[in-house]
Amino acid sequence: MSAPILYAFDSVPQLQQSLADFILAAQTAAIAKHGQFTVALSGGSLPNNLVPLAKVDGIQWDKWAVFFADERIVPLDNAESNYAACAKAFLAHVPIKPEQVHPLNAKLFRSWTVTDPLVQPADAAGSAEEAQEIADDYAKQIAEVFKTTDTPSFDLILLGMGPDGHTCSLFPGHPLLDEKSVTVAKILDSPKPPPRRVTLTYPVLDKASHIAFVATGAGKQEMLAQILDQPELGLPCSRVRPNALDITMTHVSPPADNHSPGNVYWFVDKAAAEQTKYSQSAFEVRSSL
Ligand SMILES: O=C(O)[C@H](O)[C@@H](O)[C@H](O)[C@H](O)COP(=O)(O)O
Repeated sequence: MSAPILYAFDSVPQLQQSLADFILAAQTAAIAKHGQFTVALSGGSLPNNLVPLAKVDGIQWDKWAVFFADERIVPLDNAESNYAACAKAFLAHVPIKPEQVHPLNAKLFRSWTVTDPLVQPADAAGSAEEAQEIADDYAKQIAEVFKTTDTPSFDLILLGMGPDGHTCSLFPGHPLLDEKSVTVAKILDSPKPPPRRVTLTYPVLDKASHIAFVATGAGKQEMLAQILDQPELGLPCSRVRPNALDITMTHVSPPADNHSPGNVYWFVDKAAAEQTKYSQSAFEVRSSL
């Protein structure tokens, strides 16, 4: 198990460009290894940080299989949908076929008439069953692409960090932090609205080849410091610790001894990095290994 690598950028555009380079490198390594690039995307501010991806040379869009690290149970064209946000940010602007992108199965939604997810009660009749069905179906979609019902090993999972230290829809103190038996879980009481969601679980996060967190802005300072400097607090972001030893990103400037290279990466801007004492690494990736 390796310690996270922290990259802090002077500006958000610089972060976005480097993130795009990192994704390209992860893609190239994955395709060289197994002919495909499996990636899971988050919501929140992450999709906007992926806008430059659409213009990166060398991306083999036909080899991508795109999933969502967590998703809100709302119609796919709803403003709250992570799928919709990612489509708007880049998926709709690149040559990727609809069958390569895996949203929640819209056919399983029975609440299409509810237009505002924020007014939908978490315990609405049938909602737990519906959410379970959607989560199970999502696990099935993942299993079909990975050709196994075992825990899938994504090439890259892109995550955000909430103000309470949550990531995916894994919230502090929530029983889902201990979920080990399923790859995709439902959550009906997300403290961040909307309440009904599905999320990848820790076994999946911990089996990914690479995890990249993205966090920007002064509002993230305190929480980033807690997560990186005090992992013993056990906040959800700190608990993401993949065991894979397959390091495909090479660091030109190695981090301090106690922060050996690993496969959890943090892409943050200066403002977010203001309070953490964690040592920063110089960003550079090589696409061939
Ligand atoms: O759909 C979601 O709500 C997310 O996937 C969630 O885990 C998000 O990544 C964090 O809440 C950070 O969100 P921000 O980047 O907007 O702060």
